[in-house]
Amino acid sequence: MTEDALFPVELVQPQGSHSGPRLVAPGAVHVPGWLTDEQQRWIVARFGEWTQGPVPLRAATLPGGQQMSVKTVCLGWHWQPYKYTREATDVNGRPVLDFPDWMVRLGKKAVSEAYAPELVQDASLSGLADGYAPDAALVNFYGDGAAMGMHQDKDERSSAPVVSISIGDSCVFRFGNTRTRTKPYEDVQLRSGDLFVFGGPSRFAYHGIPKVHPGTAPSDCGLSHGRINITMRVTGMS
Ligand SMILES: O=C(O)CCC(=O)C(=O)O
Ligand SMILES: [Fe+2]
Repeated sequence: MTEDALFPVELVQPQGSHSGPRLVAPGAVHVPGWLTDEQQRWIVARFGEWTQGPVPLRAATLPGGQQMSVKTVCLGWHWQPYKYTREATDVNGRPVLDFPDWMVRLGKKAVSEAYAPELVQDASLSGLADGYAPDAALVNFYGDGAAMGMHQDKDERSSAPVVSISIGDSCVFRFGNTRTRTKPYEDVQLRSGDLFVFGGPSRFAYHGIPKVHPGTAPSDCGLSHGRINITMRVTGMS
């Protein structure tokens, strides 16, 4: 038996531990381990600044009076159920922080890499990165027991892709279809550092977070407990 047969190349590379980008549905791409540990720690430090105000991290109140379990702070535009405003009129009336330039660059890089031609094989998607300029971010914090029900991101007046990055505890991201909040859907594990982009035919797909796994945040991500998720969007407003 030769050495090559004993130690085949496939076994040298860790199987599954660092899988590459995956097309979950047309226009929906999961890129595991997209952010470096250093980038994650840096973003967590920015999160600490954003929550200092002018608008605090808060759980939005839904029209029925129910409070969300996820807490949110926004950049660029303030999201409240179900609209975008420049001032946080449902919190303290203060203007939200500007959308940072580095996040515009990160969003563009995300779309360009998630929609690489060899992966999506759809020229209309691969072309979306050039002009991509997100102007709003919902920065969500999931503490113990927090979850998010199935919903569509449809308060934007643009069908540009949504870019989602995750830091801290891993979770189940339920990614469904554009017609109903029920099946068919796929449960995807989102871990610290992962990127998920949904646009094109998946832009208005229902999605949600049925479960966060407490205590699963890697020690070097900068967040000791809980989960941060940032979704960048193009509001189409001015
Ligand atoms: O936490 C996530 O990964 C998803 C968040 C989300 O869907 C939203 O903010 O609209
Ligand atoms: Fe969403």
